[in-house]
Amino acid sequence: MTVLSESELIQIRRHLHQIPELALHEFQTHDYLIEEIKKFRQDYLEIQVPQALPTAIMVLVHGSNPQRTIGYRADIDALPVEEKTGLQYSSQNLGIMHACGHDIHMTVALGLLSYFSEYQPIDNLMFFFQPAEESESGGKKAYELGIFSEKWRPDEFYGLHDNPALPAGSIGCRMGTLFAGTTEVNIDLIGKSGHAAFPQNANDTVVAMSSLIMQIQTIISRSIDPIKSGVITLGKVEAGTIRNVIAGHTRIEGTIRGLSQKMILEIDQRLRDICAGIARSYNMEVNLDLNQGGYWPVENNPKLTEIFISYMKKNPNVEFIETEPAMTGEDFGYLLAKFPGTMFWLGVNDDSQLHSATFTPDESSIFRGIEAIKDFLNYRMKA
Ligand SMILES: CC(=O)N[C@@H](CCC[C@H](N)C(=O)O)C(=O)O
Repeated sequence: MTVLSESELIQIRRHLHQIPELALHEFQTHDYLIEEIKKFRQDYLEIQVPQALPTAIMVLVHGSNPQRTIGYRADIDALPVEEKTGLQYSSQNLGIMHACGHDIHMTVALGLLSYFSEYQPIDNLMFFFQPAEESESGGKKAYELGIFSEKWRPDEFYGLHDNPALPAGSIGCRMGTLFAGTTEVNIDLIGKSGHAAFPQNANDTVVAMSSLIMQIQTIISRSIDPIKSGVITLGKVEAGTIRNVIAGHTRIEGTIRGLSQKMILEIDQRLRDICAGIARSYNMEVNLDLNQGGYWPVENNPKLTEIFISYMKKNPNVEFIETEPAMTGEDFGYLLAKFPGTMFWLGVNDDSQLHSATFTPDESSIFRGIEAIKDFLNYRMKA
């Protein structure tokens, strides 16, 4: 086996695209990744599957003269989105899609691994194929299980996310905060159901919900410093069963984003206050569940990120773009709070946004991404 070619990489990406799986259920993906990794030259490789996180894969590439272990993370889960790209290699798993480009992330990681399994690195390289980025905080779970210990402990950690707003194959990054921290929000309103004709005998959670949503949407505009900003999106609402029965239960699911932990906590507190107010004024139970999990702001390490950015800027084969912070969330933020490192963007040039049913990243970004990262890792290992 040699290093994966561009067409082999595209084949791999298309296969992964067809088998998207949700957080912590990435079994088919896991088996396929193992199958591909086993095709590489095994002389320097050691593979480990943590028992308690069975869809994760860790691969250590033993270096020739290791001074450190460099970690590289790729997330492997997909989203509950019904694909509408019309591509021949569309998702075969109904209602699930790689709409956030984790198929690209995995393919780039496999490309790097195939290269370093042939050309032994100087330092150790630890590849972490991580389940559950979109929900369930796979990164935090992995850390708490202690899987990054002893030889699996990265001295520095890198990871990328694809970005449709950047040219294909370009690398984007910034000093400081790259991504927001997020909190998952679940709200259950519990009133009393009843006949549509007799509201006086019921307690309508749909009416309370409408008021609650409007009040929540004043948090960003009225309660926080506009220069610092944040986002609250309530993406899912479920209420009632039929038009002529008053809904006794309504559930709202959403997400809060802020560029600092302080901002996240401020928004969380306002949300608690508003829910308490709604409970009182509508005389019903409002149960609020806030869960940040591992979605801490992604804070790039100053020293390593300066090295990363200055290398990418001077590499003539790389189009480097200094980016603004983004309100996307990432549980790599949790891992970067434990290990120094850098998260960066890989441009995939697409009109569709991340998480959209028509998301179609440009596949030429895969090969260019691998080249840029491979060159950086080789450079870093000589430093
Ligand atoms: C890059 C990206 O799109 N990440 C997700 C992370 C999910 C965070 C968490 N489940 C939440 O919704 O708060 C994102 O939606 O930004």
